[in-house]
Parts: sequence; C-alpha cells; structure tokens
Amino acid sequence: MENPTILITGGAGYIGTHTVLALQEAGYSVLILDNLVYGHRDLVEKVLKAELICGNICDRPLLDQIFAQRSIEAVIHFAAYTYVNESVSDPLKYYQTNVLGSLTLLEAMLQAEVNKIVFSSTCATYGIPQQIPIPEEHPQNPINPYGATKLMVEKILLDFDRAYQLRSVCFRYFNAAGADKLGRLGEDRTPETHLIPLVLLTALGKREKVFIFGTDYDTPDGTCIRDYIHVIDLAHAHVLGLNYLLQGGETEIFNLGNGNGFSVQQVIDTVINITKRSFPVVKTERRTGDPPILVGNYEKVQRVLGWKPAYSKLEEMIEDAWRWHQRRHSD
Ligand SMILES: NC(=O)c1ccc[n+]([C@@H]2O[C@H](COP(=O)([O-])OP(=O)(O)OC[C@H]3O[C@@H](n4cnc5c(N)ncnc54)[C@H](O)[C@@H]3O)[C@@H](O)[C@H]2O)c1
Ligand SMILES: O=c1ccn([C@@H]2O[C@H](COP(=O)(O)OP(=O)(O)O[C@H]3O[C@H](CO)[C@@H](O)[C@H](O)[C@H]3O)[C@@H](O)[C@H]2O)c(=O)[nH]1
Repeated sequence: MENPTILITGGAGYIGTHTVLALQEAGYSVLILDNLVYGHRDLVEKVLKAELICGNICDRPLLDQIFAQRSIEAVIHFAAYTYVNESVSDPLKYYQTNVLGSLTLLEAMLQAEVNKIVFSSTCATYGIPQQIPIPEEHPQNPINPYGATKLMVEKILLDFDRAYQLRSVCFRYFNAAGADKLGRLGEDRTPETHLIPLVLLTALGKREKVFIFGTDYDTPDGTCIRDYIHVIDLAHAHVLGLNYLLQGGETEIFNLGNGNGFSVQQVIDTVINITKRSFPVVKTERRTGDPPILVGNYEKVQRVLGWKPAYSKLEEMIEDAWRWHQRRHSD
C-alpha cells in the first residue's frame, strides 16, 4: 500500500502552489488536481516536483478514478474561479465551478469514504461589514455571486458534517499577497485583475497605468481597504488545519487575515517606495461588488490552531511579490 496522500485541487494556482511547498516541507505526500485554467505546469513540475493530474473537479468519473486508484487521506480544495468582478458579469461560470464542482468533489469523497477536507472560503462571504475587525460569527450577506458561491459550499459542508460526519476546516481568507521568500513561486494569472500584481506589473512596464476603483468610499483616503495576508502564512495555516483534521478535530470555520487594513492608495504608495519606479495612476469609478472595507479578526484560529501571521507588514508582502515578478518577467 502506498503512503497516504493529500489530494490538492487547484494546487497549481497561487495559494495552492505555496501550500504544496509547505506540505512537502512538513513531510506530506501530495497529488495535485488542476485543469490549469490559471495554474502553472512549470511551477508544479520544476519547482514543486509534484504529481499533477490535469483535470476538472466537475469530472466525476475522473474523481472516482483518482479515489479508487490512490490512497487519499484528505483533500485540500482550492480549485475555484476567484474574480469578484467577473462573478457579477458571469455568475453561471461561478455557480457551475465553485458550487457544482465542489458538490461533485464532495460526492466522490463520500463514495470513497474520504471524510476530511480543508476548504478555501473567503471574507467576501461577509458582505458589507457591520463590525471591524470581522469575527467568524459576523452575519454573512455576500454582495457578489463569488461570495455567494463560497457561502453555499460552507453551508453544504456544515450539513455534510451533521449528516455524513464529513469533517471540514473552512478557512475564510482575506486578501492573499506576497510570494515565496526565494522567489520560486508567486502570483501569475492571465488575465490578472488583482491589485498588487497589477501595480507591480505596471511598475515593471508590462502595463501602462494603474486604475483606482473608487475614491469616494467612507475610508480615511476614500479608497477601499483590504486585509492583506502573506501567502506563506496562508500556506502554513493549511498545514495546521490538515494536522488538526488528521488528529480527529471537529469541523471548524476560521478567518485567516492579519488584522490590519491597507487602502488601495497605500498599496500604490508602498509599491512606488519599494520599486523606486513611477507610473500613471488613474482615479476611476467604483468596481461593482466591492465592499468598502474588509479586515479580519483572527483570534479564533490563534486560539484553536495556534496560528498567527508571521509576515504582516505590507512592505514585506510587496517586497516578496516584487522579487517574484522581476524574476518571472525577466526575459
Ligand atoms: N487570492 C485570494 O486573495 C483569495 C482570497 C480568498 C479566497 N481565495 C480562494 O482560494 C482559492 C485559491 O485561490 P488563488 O488565489 O490561489 O487562485 P488561483 O486562480 O491562482 O488558483 C485556483 C486554481 O484552481 C484551478 N481551477 C480552477 N477551476 C478548476 C476546475 N474546474 N478544476 C480544476 N482546477 C481548477 C486553476 O487552474 C488554478 O490553478 C480559491 O478557492 C479562492 O476562491 C483566494
Ligand atoms: O486595478 C485595480 C484592481 C483592484 N482595485 C481595488 O483593490 C481592492 C482589492 O481588489 P482585488 O485585488 O481585485 O481583490 P478582491 O476583489 O478584494 O478579491 C480578492 O480577495 C478576496 C477576499 O477579500 C478573495 O475572496 C478573492 O478571491 C480575491 O480575488 C478592491 O477594492 C479593488 O476595487 C483597484 O482599485 N484597481
């Protein structure tokens, strides 16, 4: 019998690749399932040297085959579409992959009697916060379809826990940022819509200008505030969450944020300071589906899993991301 393996859906993507590296360093054997719509074969093969099955989480026969042929002990489920704005214009795509895909995966897990899963949820499930920093028990009223799809899966997981004893750790991440300290892994999607990579690509001269979506929010400088959390801290949390489930932990939901908010303007100013480059910045209309401020309270995950962010300075996240982008786009 082969060693028990952890199946990582979406393991070729941004948070997935960093988590695979952390799991390998913790001694886990991993198998990645990713259809590579945004994931990177080169990072999986050259950096992680991990096994990749190129396939879709909606493909039930493929899932059945994986669970039948491999000894899978638990699943970490990253695979999803993740763009808030696109979810508003094309919700069908989001419900199909994020909800139906997750349900297909869970059904295959039940059939194969795999009963442990770590799930990537989001602070976008909270909607407009009534309280900052946001605790886990805050009401969830998502204002975009992306957040709604993640909330549906959260509810499915709670029902599956009660009915089928499927144990889950659900992490509600705030905004992932930064990159591997050695510059081996980082954020790279086409098209890119996320603020920090877009500003860095503009500093590199790969894009013409940066747009600020909304300068009339009720925040100190009028631009949206987000809680940026280093991707290495996120990866480490997944190792802790997986250990917790494998040791018999009960189903739990945790925020993963750094407890500090940074505005869009602060992100741009920090990039200018770090890169010493200048570029045009255009103030434009608000983007649909954006809450003005999202900052998380991480007290629960600190208490239960012993996790806290190790790299909470915006400067450090941007320095690490800058190292990655320079290396990735050096040709
Ligand atoms: N990046 C963030 O700030 C953030 C914040 C909160 C939650 N999340 C969640 O974390 C997870 C990972 O996000 P990310 O930023 O690494 O995004 P990403 O796009 O880099 O990674 C997602 C991966 O899933 C793969 N994928 C997409 N659809 C698939 C399908 N149908 N079958 C198989 N693979 C598929 C993609 O190819 C990609 O490699 C997502 O579930 C996302 O919703 C991300
Ligand atoms: O060119 C840009 C891009 C973004 N923004 C703003 O920057 C902030 C952050 O936007 P972005 O980087 O696109 O992240 P979010 O929309 O906050 O979404 C990310 O963070 C969420 C958690 O907050 C996750 O759930 C999502 O998967 C992930 O895409 C928002 O206020 C945007 O309006 C700009 O002003 N200009």
